[in-house]
Amino acid sequence: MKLNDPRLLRQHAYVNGKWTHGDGGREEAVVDPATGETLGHIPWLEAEQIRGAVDAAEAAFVHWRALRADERCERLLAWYDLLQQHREDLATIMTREQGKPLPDARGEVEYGASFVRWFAEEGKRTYGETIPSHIPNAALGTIKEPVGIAALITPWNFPLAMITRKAAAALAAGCPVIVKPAGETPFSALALAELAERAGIPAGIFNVVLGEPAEVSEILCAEARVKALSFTGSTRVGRLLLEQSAHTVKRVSLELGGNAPFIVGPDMDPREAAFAAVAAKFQTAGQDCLAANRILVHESIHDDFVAHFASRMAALTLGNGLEPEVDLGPLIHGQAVDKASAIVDDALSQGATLVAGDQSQAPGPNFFVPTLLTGVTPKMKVWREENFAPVAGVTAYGDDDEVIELANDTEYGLAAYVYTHDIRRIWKLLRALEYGMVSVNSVKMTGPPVPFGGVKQSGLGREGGNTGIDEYLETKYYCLGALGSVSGS
Ligand SMILES: NC(=O)c1ccc[n+]([C@@H]2O[C@H](COP(=O)([O-])OP(=O)(O)OC[C@H]3O[C@@H](n4cnc5c(N)ncnc54)[C@H](O)[C@@H]3O)[C@@H](O)[C@H]2O)c1
Ligand SMILES: N[C@@H](CC=O)C(=O)O
Repeated sequence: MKLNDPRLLRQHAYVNGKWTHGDGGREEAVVDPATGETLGHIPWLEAEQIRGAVDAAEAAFVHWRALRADERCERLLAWYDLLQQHREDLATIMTREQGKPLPDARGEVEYGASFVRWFAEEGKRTYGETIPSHIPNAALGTIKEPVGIAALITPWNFPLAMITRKAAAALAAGCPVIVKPAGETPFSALALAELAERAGIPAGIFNVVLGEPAEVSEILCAEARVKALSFTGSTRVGRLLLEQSAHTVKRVSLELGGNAPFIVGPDMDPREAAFAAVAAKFQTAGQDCLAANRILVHESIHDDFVAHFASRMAALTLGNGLEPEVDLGPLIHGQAVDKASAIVDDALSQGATLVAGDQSQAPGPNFFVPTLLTGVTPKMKVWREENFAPVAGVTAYGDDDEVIELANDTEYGLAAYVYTHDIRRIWKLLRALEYGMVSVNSVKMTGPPVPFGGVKQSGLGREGGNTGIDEYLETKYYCLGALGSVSGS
């Protein structure tokens, strides 16, 4: 891989400030999903080495938590500057291992870096409280303390930002982190480690462990010294990790799957709404937890909407993300393509109509041609499952009550989109939708100031915003009694 700074491409784990081989000699190939080319290999660490990362984090915690908040802020800002400085290389690494188009990868580097800057500042505002005392001659209050070692387990679809949104919050709070990135996209995580080291983040504070996913997660969940687990990934694995963390009663944050409804009201311009829906569906080739999975269009504008959607979709270019003008890259691997095909076949077998999506036009084995289905019903997999592919399903509805029921008919509750200019309809939908995030007339909804997260089986807790750092802080209550001098109590 050609980089301006070749030292950003690391093929070792990073533990206690050292680049580390696997003691057992096991390794995994990292493959470019667009071409099938092997980009490099990463080692799988053995159980003792994972526990070694916990030892290192435990030792380093003592000094890191003792720093002043503004000292931690300085290191985080240095990390932020380095992310900006190396944006082009980080984007190249991401496009090669994940497949997303280079402009999107650059956007994710910006997005990921923005969390580092945000939490660098937030770390200086972890205020406690003074509590009016109900106990005679006592002063009551709270202070915030770092929870301890945080294990961060992350997915392949946003290989950099899903790490920084967690790690920057934890580091700013005074916690060391052990990151376990997805095996498909480890190089972005390792480049983050290289830059963290250059930014002066001490050994043992930012660790990246690599290995067999179930094995590594099991060790981290069973470790009593790991106090917090923050996971982003599928609901299936999230449930498993929640169960495994029960034994050590960890603080658990889960950012899981989504099955976003995209609701279009009868008052909308069908062209405007269709263009927005295409943008909300095809980012990262549909491999986005916020992807508009179920597009619910008022019956009065349904046909016009579908025509505009189809023509906008037809203008998207599918190809290798390194090439200019490409809008959609490949899916992450062959199983994702098989899953998408099965979802489309299931819909067609149950009466959906294929408006567009000729897979014989796919430019390679991991590519899936953008597909539009109409007549989608709640019985179909394309409705029930997060398809995580460029497959858009459209359903017509009759009135607001019906669309609310349809939109909430899922185990997921991450994000919902509403397109209408009718303020009464907006308010009704906003309140009735069982989602952690509702975006009205805007495809873009995320960013550092936002409390990102879902309800139902889309997760627990919120990342980002002014509460994101709380996932890594404990509240310690104090009662200072027998203070003869406290007046008024
Ligand atoms: N809510 C959010 O913020 C958010 C953001 C991005 C992705 N996601 C979700 O992530 C999913 C896609 O990512 P994915 O396919 O990498 O998810 P995944 O659950 O398969 O993997 C996520 C992480 O868990 C690890 N893992 C996989 N199997 C495991 C097991 N049996 N035990 C322990 N760890 C295991 C993986 O190696 C990876 O690091 C989608 O469902 C998407 O919606 C959610
Ligand atoms: N786009 C999401 C990631 C979901 O896959 C985000 O902004 O966090």
